[in-house]
Amino acid sequence: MTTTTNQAGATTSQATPEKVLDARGVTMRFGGLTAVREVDLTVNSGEIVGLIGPNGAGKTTFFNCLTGLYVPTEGEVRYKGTVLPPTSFKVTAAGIARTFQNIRLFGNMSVLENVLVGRHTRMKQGLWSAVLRLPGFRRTEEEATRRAMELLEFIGLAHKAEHLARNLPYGEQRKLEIARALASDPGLLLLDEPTAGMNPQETRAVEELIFAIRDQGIAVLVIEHDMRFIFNLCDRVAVLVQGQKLIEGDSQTVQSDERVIAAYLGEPIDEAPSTKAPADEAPTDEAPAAPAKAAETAEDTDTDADTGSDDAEAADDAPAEDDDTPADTADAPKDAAPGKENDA
Ligand SMILES: Nc1ncnc2c1ncn2[C@@H]1O[C@H](COP(=O)(O)OP(=O)(O)OP(=O)(O)O)[C@@H](O)[C@H]1O
Repeated sequence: MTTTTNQAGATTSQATPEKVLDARGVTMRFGGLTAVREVDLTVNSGEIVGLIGPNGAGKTTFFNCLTGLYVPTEGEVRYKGTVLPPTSFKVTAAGIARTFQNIRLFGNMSVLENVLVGRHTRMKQGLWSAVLRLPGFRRTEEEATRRAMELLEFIGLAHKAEHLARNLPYGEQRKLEIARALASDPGLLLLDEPTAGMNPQETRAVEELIFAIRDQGIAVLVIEHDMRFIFNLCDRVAVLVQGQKLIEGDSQTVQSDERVIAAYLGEPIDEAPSTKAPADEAPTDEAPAAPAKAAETAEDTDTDADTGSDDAEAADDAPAEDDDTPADTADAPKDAAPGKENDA
């Protein structure tokens, strides 16, 4: 609680926002490569924070450090004041849920079952209780189903609860992933490129969904390349470039920062960038903020970072066709990590 006195001398009290996420000095090295270097980032209750940066900037690696998939080489991550345990299952149980850049649904399970999978961290019944279907287990199961249906209602897919996940259109599969993440009752939701491959209508729907999630008291940290989406959505945006945080601020501050534009155009950070370049690149009509165009340009031309990862992700991002792999075992980062890493 903070107390402030206004000019008229009246004293008012305001609830201090709680630090839901507090990452300090997070560094992740893979052999000689430092993918993330001394990154500090906080997310407060009630906030939607964006994490942007060119391909290969270290965004997903940073997410992996937050969610226990990687143990950071240096630094500390706290959730609501407590240092996070170093495994992803325990991180989820602590209150952080995430989605992945590439869809990881159980394609041959129903929509409802996929959400129920996300609920298992909150189900306390033991093995024998499940095998013998004791009354306690049945009650837990009914409660889980009720909550899963509530979530499907929330994302607008209750009417498809019995459909196979693989038969959903792409945009709905992405929403279903969000519902599955919400099933663990998180206090912080991490979304890794939630609108990748979506058309503008689907993107708009996800934007509305994220606002609704925030309104339910869940803080959100989101990685996205779609700048229009990010700057509309986020209270605060942090920019990663070559593993380091370049700038953090509100949308207006970030999108007008010349270093951000330069970074997206691939210019050296400390050289004075030309502000003319992005304007030249941007179509006049429906150009989003200048960095957005710059991002597209960077993606189109950036061969180093894109080669491999984008190809792999293009394949990965296809809707689940024959996905019998449990999501949790599929949680391994996209590249086999030679460095410190945890299984999901
Ligand atoms: N497991 C790993 N082993 C070795 N290097 C890795 C590993 N994971 C990521 N990297 C490297 O770390 C750097 C950051 O990658 P990361 O995927 O975090 O970037 P990103 O900002 O999420 O990129 P994109 O926007 O393309 O998804 C890249 O150079 C990448 O090749």
